[in-house]
Amino acid sequence: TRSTRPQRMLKAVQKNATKGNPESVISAIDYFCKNSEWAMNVGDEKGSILDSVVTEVNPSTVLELGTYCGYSTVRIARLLSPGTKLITLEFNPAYAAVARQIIAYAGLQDKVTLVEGPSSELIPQIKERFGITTFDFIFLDHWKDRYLPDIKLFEECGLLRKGSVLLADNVICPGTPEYLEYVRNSPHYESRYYPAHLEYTKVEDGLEKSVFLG
Ligand SMILES: O=C(NCCCCc1cc2ccncc2s1)c1cc(-c2ccc(F)cc2)cc(O)c1O
Ligand SMILES: [Mg+2]
Repeated sequence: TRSTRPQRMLKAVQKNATKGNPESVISAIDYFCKNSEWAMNVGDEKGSILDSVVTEVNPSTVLELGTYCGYSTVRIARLLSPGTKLITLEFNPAYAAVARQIIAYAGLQDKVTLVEGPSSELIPQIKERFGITTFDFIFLDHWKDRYLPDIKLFEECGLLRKGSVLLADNVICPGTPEYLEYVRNSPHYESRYYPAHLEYTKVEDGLEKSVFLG
């Protein structure tokens, strides 16, 4: 049967990247998406903004919602201090299977815990399953209508501390209007918009960075 787009992306990584070299994996995926098939990775333009925020926060505890093929997982994990790990949640088993192989190809498997399942179920389990008290950095890149309910879940589960940084992809396209309204009007968050474009296109999109104030 015909291969899937994630499987073709993995083949492009195995063909064009160097094993153990995260930068070459990132470049191979961006090349594939610009020259072969568009795919919903955060991409190079928004990826550079992601890099700068991760570098600025230098987090000890990291959560990513929405692994897809592991592109942003690799971008984040390659910047983490030695001994720091990130937890990434993926709902789709086929995506997770490809992501595991791409993360391993980059040599970052020891810095990543990939968990399969819906965020609504997994978020309340995080404290006990992973011994995490609060997250320093959270990257939201999953179902756009789950951003708002899940940020409220983080608050209810006590997973945020004063200074926790949340970075949300696609706040313009496909768009997360309720989430934006909430973080921009809540007295508990300080929010800032980083304008960019939808990955590999000229369509307007951007990232919203929100700092929890407690
Ligand atoms: O849907 C997107 N991303 C989420 C995929 C949903 C996977 C999930 C992960 C998970 C984990 C835990 N719980 C529940 C879930 S659900 C997405 C879509 C576009 C896009 C933009 C314009 C288009 F014309 C067509 C697509 C661009 C993007 O950057 C995206 O991130
Ligand atoms: Mg996205």
